[in-house]
Amino acid sequence: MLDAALAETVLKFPVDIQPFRDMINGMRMDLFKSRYFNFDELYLYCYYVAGTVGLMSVPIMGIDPGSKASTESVYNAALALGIANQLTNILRDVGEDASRGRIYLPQDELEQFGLSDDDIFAGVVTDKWRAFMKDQIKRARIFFKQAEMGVLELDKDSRWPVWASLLLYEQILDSIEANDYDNFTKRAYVGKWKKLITVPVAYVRAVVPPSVTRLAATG
Ligand SMILES: CC(C)=CCC/C(C)=C/CC/C(C)=C/CC/C(C)=C/COP(=O)(O)OP(=O)(O)O
Repeated sequence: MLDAALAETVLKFPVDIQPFRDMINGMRMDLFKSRYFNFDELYLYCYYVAGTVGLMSVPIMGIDPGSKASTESVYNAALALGIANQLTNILRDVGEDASRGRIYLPQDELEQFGLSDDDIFAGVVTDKWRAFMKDQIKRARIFFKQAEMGVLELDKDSRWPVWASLLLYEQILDSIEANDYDNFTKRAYVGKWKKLITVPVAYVRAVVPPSVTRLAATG
């Protein structure tokens, strides 16, 4: 069934095969790799398993015919959203991943903050952990910001769902902060009411040009 849907989509839209190959490569890599020495290594993993989804989505969602942005910049934004989502996923699931012996965090950065694998397995929230997490969250938010620019360039019907998913996923980072960075024993999530509010917010952002919302925001 899934195969049929995929085959139809690939026939209907100009989808490139490379992101599919890269995604399979990432899944294969995940079978034997459980540590990431630095952010470059982690970024590559995030590209394989999530950035690829962003790249696959653009030809299907479509770029607004009136867009003045370069095609490359829209693909870059889509890639950034995949990376931002995956980094958020990783930060949310630190405890769960550790229980399976996996640490999807840059080892060199852990070390810079005076942390090691043992601290992750011990799962105690310390000031060092909070400082480390603040840094990781800051970086994930930068990727969300990069993605935002691209949403405005998508075909009008595609903007709303992408805005909604972006805003919802980004709020998981707020929830990690609200849990005082305890992602060892608590699972960060966005509550029902926040989700309900996000949907109309996303809709307004999708239909109202940014210059208008920006003026409204600054009064
Ligand atoms: C912004 C522009 C121009 C376009 C949008 C392009 C899109 C739709 C990007 C989003 C890509 C996306 C949905 C990536 C998936 C990332 C993600 C959270 C993957 C999680 O996969 P798993 O690792 O299976 O999750 P679990 O760890 O929860 O099982």
